[in-house]
Amino acid sequence: MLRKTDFYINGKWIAPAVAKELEVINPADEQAFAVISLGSAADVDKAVSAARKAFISWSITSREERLAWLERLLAVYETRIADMATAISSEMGAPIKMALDEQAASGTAHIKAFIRTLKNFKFERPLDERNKTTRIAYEPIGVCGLITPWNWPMNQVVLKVVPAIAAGCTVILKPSEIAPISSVIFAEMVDASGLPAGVFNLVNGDGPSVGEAMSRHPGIDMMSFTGSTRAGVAVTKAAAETVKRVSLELGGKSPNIVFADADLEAAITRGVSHVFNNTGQSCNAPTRMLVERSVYDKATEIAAAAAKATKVGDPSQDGDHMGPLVSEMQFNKVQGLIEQGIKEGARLIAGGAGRPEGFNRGYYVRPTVFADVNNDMTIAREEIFGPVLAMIPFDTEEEAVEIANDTPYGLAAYIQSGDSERIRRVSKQLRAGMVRINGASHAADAPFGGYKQSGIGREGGHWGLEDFLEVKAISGWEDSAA
Ligand SMILES: NC(=O)c1ccc[n+]([C@@H]2O[C@H](COP(=O)([O-])OP(=O)(O)OC[C@H]3O[C@@H](n4cnc5c(N)ncnc54)[C@H](O)[C@@H]3O)[C@@H](O)[C@H]2O)c1
Repeated sequence: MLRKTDFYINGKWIAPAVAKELEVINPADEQAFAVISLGSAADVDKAVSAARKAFISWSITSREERLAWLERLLAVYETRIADMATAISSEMGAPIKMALDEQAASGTAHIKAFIRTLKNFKFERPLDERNKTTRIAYEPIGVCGLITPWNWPMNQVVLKVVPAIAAGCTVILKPSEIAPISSVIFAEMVDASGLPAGVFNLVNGDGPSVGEAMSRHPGIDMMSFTGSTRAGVAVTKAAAETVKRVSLELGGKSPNIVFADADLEAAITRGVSHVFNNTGQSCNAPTRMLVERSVYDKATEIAAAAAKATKVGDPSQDGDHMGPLVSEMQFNKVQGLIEQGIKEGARLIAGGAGRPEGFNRGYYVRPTVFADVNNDMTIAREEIFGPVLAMIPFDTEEEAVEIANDTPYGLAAYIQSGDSERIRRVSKQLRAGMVRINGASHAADAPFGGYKQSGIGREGGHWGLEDFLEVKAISGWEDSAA
């Protein structure tokens, strides 16, 4: 059993103030494979005082010093990427190939993207052409509390830690207690990268204790949170007392609009496989597939066939199969929602409740597709966070846009069509932070985040760095030519 019970505070691995352990479960066999500690407010206090002290000197380091650190971190990350993939696969069930090529690799991609951003970011500039005696300066916000979920553990951690530190902030990371081992490895990497003590701190724990203590802490200037809308609201309320800056990346129920003029076979197959990727546990998964009625029947056939062809398997085995869900709680939630879909009258065309054939343990679920869903059904409204696709027919472009926008979320939206005029028109009407056309991928430097209840702020690239900066206007600046 792996023991990772210490926290990383002020450049050292130290025991928690009060011993309280938690077993980390491998969802593939339901067995504990590691132990961590659950921290308390006293550990948060220690981390905050280390981060406050470190902020004094880190906040005034040069861009070059911070770039040099990022390059060192990248080198360490690349040498330990296989360890990272194994940790992610064991803690949240991503198949090892996907854990390496997508989960762990997202860390490398984001570090590289922030190196590009930091090289070019203008931390200071004149107000405009007309007024050069007003100087605009972007300065680090201060001590940042970072809270991350289990579904894309390293993607989320790197999207916060790296821009915060690149901006000159100091941080306290609290990863998900369900998938904390990848973050312990990340802390080991930071330790090896030669960052001054106190700039990066790791405290493990759960939401109501460590997460809440961070959100309330007067010594923390900003909370950057990724997770459920429920917990995001709790963080925002707790942070309000001290008027912290709060950045939120929350849930989604993203529409994928398939018009009759799309390359149907490719569009539907791609849409289904995107929903099933990471066992449906992605905030931007295109879980509502809206299909133009003239091709709807054909689309349901293609989707059912794609779901039935999706293999489910042990994450430790090499291959392109789908792994289990992360936890028993998530398994029960997904089972309940599949049953709810059947009860509310949606037509099950692939998968369904229960484990796939041949599995009697592990949190494996069946790749599931519902047809004839209407947008008022629970499975069209709630984020399921499992491999469950809801197919909804539509008649006109206007109706498609209306259904797409009829959700409290606004994270991503997808359009499949061969008509570029239509694509431009529809993409502008969708109330979502990200629109992806005909399978285009989202660049690592592009802003990631949502409208409405999908969050506040953007991660990634220029926007991700700016999230950790305050803006200062200095009037009466004499030499403001550059
Ligand atoms: N928009 C995005 O960028 C994005 C990315 C990944 C995941 N997500 C969302 O994350 C959710 C799944 O992750 P999850 O189940 O780990 O979410 P969660 O909200 O249960 O937990 C996320 C994190 O918040 C902490 N937390 C829980 N309650 C808290 C509280 N009261 N105060 C402070 N912290 C608290 C948890 O310990 C964990 O570290 C989904 O809703 C998904 O859509 C969003």
